[in-house]
Amino acid sequence: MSLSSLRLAFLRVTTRTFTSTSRLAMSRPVKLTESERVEFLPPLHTAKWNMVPGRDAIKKAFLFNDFNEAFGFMTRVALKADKLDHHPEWFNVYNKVEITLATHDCQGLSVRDVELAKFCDAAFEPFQK
Ligand SMILES: C[C@H](O)[C@H](O)[C@H]1CNC2=NC(N)=NC(=O)C2=N1
Repeated sequence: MSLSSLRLAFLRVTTRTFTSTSRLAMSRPVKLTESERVEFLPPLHTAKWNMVPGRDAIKKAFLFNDFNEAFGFMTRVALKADKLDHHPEWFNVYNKVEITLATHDCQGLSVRDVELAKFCDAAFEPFQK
């Protein structure tokens, strides 16, 4: 298991264990290392998460049948974001949701963005025909 996968696994355990009890237990996020970028970003790019020009951030557009579906998806992502204490920048018009992910605490991409991006894709799965 690589160091970066370990960090991602550690993040999962710490968020699950401590989110509801103590924010102090959450380590301060750091920017992805070069090797983590090589490991984590290509699969996200394949899944249509693109780099935001001029920013260390990723962005993806999600399209739904109607507002009800879009808001259902947003609700799931919002609850996850609250648990992770990691929040998306997003924009919704009717059936379209645009999500930008970056970590403000380190002004760039961290493992939390990778985690939330994967969650968004999993939450979107049931809406895909
Ligand atoms: C105080 C609070 O834990 C921080 O401000 C959290 C909240 N949500 C966040 N969300 C994102 N996207 N980046 C952060 O750095 C961040 N920090």
